[in-house]
Amino acid sequence: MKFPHYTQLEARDCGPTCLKIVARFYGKNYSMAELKDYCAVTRQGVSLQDIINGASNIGFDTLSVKLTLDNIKTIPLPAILYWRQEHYVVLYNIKERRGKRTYFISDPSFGRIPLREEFFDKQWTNNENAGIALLLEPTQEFHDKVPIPTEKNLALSKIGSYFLAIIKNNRFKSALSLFLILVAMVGTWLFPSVFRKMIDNGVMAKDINVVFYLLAAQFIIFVSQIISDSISSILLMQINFKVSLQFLVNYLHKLIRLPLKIFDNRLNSDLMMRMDDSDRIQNFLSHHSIEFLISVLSLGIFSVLLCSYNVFAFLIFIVMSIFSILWTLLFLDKRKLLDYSRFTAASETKNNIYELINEMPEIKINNAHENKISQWEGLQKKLNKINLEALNLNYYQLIGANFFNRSKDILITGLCAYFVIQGTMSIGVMMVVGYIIGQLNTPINNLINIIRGLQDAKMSFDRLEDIQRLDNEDVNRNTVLKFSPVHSIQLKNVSFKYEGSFNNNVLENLNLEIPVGKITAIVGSSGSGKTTLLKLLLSIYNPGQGSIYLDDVNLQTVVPDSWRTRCGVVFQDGYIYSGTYAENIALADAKPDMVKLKYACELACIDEFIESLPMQYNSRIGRTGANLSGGQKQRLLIARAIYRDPDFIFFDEATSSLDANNEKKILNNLNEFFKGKTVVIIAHRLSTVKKADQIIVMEKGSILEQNTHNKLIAAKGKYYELIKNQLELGN
Ligand SMILES: Nc1ncnc2c1ncn2[C@@H]1O[C@H](COP(=O)(O)OP(=O)(O)OP(=O)(O)O)[C@@H](O)[C@H]1O
Repeated sequence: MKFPHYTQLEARDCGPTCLKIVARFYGKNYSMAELKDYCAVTRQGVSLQDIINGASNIGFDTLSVKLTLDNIKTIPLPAILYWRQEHYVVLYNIKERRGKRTYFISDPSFGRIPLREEFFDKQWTNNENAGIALLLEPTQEFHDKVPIPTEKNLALSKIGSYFLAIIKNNRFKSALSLFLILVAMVGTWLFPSVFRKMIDNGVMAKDINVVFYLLAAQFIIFVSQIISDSISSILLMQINFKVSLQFLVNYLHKLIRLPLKIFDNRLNSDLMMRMDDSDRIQNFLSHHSIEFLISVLSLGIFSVLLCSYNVFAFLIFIVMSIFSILWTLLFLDKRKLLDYSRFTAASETKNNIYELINEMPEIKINNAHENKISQWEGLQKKLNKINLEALNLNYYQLIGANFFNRSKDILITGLCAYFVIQGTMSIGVMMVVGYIIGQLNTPINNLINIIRGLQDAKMSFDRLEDIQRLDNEDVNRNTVLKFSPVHSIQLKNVSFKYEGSFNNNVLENLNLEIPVGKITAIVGSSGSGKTTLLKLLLSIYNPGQGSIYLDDVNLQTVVPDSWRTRCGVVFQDGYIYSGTYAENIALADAKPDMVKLKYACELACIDEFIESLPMQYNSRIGRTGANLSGGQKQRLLIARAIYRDPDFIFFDEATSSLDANNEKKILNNLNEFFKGKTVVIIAHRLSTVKKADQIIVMEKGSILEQNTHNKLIAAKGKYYELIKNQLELGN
């Protein structure tokens, strides 16, 4: 049995893919989604500990060891190796011949490869004298555990059902295009017999009238073909655009419904590249599906015609075409690997260039341009190398297919010439056979392209399925909160850690009541978990242990949108879009309510600035707010939160960039606005927190103190320490 191999879908998937390979070797077919879940893949990829956790979850006993090259032959295989200190591969065999060892590895980013000892040593030990290996032994639990079923060929069957759905939703246009295509095809099919008659009954019989009538018939066929072809192309293009849009809209809807932790753990470019995948699938469906139909029909009809003119010519045609198709199939595995590598490399390159352009000021002030450009150059070279390999592969594929095609043409022409010389075939038939062979080349080439297109579409579909399979953030959440009043917010034994085995708990066993209708301030040193706590309160993350309750409803059961719609939030790194001021403040409204908008801007003290602009609220903000000062951005974000008029307000360092005057003015305005609302404010500045009804002091994820400003000052604890140097203490 060939050792199993799977290719990683994304740059950071090598660890779970190795696990998939080893599990498959022992007879279990786990989906990547399930394994990625078990390994908790993050943006940084997976650590060895994550793979160990994933392996234990599916029932392997594991042992990670540091070995010299001499010792590696003694370990049980397959084992996972830490490769070049940045990647994971599976070692599945070692063979020794004439004193030389060959190591067989299955590399998720490359395929199965045999490696000579020197090369293996360099890659594995990275020029040290030992490398790291993870040994895996299946336990009874592994044999008993049933993977979440992955349907075989799910992608293909789904591509098929998508195709049927497209036809169903565009019944009239599809039927009309099909009819017109058939009309054009009938013309092509009639052509050989008209042509033969013209040669044999017209030219050979020296009857110009017959030639004239048959030429006129050919002209009519030709014109009707052009008309049908053009109309069907326009119709198909219309269907194509519609489907393309639908595909992308569906994908964006899915992305928006995913939990935010998915975005923490994936490169943005990985997610954006999947839009190209979407394009590839719909292109395949709308172009190749019709092409397939036409090709099969043409192949069938021209084959019958060819057979009726000459069986030998038909046999040569069939044999050579089979060779040509087999030749194409030979390259499919390599194509697949190249496509995956291209996706990964292109995603990294895109991400790099996006950061380069987006973070230009940072690069300039740090004089980092040489380094950043050479980083990009390295990635682009890697991508070019893959693209070149793909081009070469296509070239070899094409040369082979052309070789069989041309040989077929020569053989059949020779055969026909022989029959004509023998007097068993007329010149007319010989020319018609030549014409039919020419016509048959097109469907054969089309079928070869379709095989390749199908492979591309399937790979793209797998990548999209990788996203579609993820649970939405509202899965298993049924409580809709929209209008029911909330009387208390309580945290009970809440602990939380970010995904990845190298991360420790950021929040540790928090017990806290956030009084409704009052102001709670959270202070604490940097990194103590304040923002994380806010994100848990907003249901952006779920507690790892313990729960947050809105009255007696567990927040984890609440449909997130129904909770967030009642919350106004200003984050430290709130985002300004490049639209107008009005669009930025009334983010969720297609038509902003100008009265509410002006009121929000007044409270946030940004009204004067906006009204001084030539287009006032309809003035455009430059790229992501780059032309605004830090304080203006914050005031805009505050206005956005006020515009929503929420019951619950969460501010994370929302006024940290404002000057003392502006801050005082805004805080006064906000005090009015806050009345009756539940407010949670994270701030370092005393001026922002001292009027709060309760102040929570956090340190290393725990609550150290909790009381009012005066009582905390009197207690002379951590709060006192934190603010002791602030000028206001004297006030
Ligand atoms: N997405 C993430 N993945 C992993 N770790 C994270 C993530 N976000 C934050 N952390 C870590 O969690 C810890 C708490 O971060 P948090 O932003 O909650 O602190 P904070 O108290 O708000 O700090 P500051 O006052 O500096 O804003 C930090 O050690 C940080 O490195």
